[in-house]
Amino acid sequence: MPLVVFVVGAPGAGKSTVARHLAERLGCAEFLSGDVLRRTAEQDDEVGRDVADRLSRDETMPVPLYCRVVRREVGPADKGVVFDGFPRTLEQCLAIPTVLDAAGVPGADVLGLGLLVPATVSIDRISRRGERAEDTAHLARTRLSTHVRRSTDIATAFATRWPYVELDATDGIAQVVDAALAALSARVDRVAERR
Ligand SMILES: Nc1ncnc2c1ncn2[C@@H]1O[C@H](COP(=O)(O)OP(=O)(O)O)[C@@H](O)[C@H]1O
Repeated sequence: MPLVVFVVGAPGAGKSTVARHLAERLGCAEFLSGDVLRRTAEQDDEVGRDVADRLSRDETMPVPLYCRVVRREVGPADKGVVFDGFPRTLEQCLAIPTVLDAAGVPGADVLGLGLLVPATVSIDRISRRGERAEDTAHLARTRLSTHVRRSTDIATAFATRWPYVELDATDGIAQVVDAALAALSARVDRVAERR
């Protein structure tokens, strides 16, 4: 059964960095929401224009649109997928089964990985990243407060449905990735035992 991991956390918590390393170590597909959506926004078709419009207004993607992008862009998912930056809202969390369908792995085992960092670390990493137009300190604070407002509800909704692990993500990348792999393998063993 493929394993689908959803990496969530504050902006700058290290979601895409960790997701990329995890996908490599697990030998599975990755779906880095921010990267894929920015790439999609450059395409001159209906989906691309809709995504571009919402990105320019810093809007969360509605589930049907996100699923259309997943259907188009996710790689072969038979060995699983690591998603980052999804779910961002309670509605998106409840729609995870629809996202699994769109990724072509309807019955996959699901695991959530929450990366925890203090607000100061989040703001600091985003300002350092600085390569994207949206990486201004003001926008970072706005996004961080949106994240803080929503994260408890999302974590609760996730954890009542699927295994969900939270990790301290203030350490270096290698340590966070190792801790994530250890947490995931403990959960995978337990999922396997239940079968
Ligand atoms: N554990 C870490 N320690 C130090 N810097 C990190 C760590 N994880 C990510 N970073 C750096 O912080 C910035 C934001 O990481 P990113 O993965 O883009 O975060 P997110 O996807 O959560 O917004 C990047 O410059 C990245 O290289």
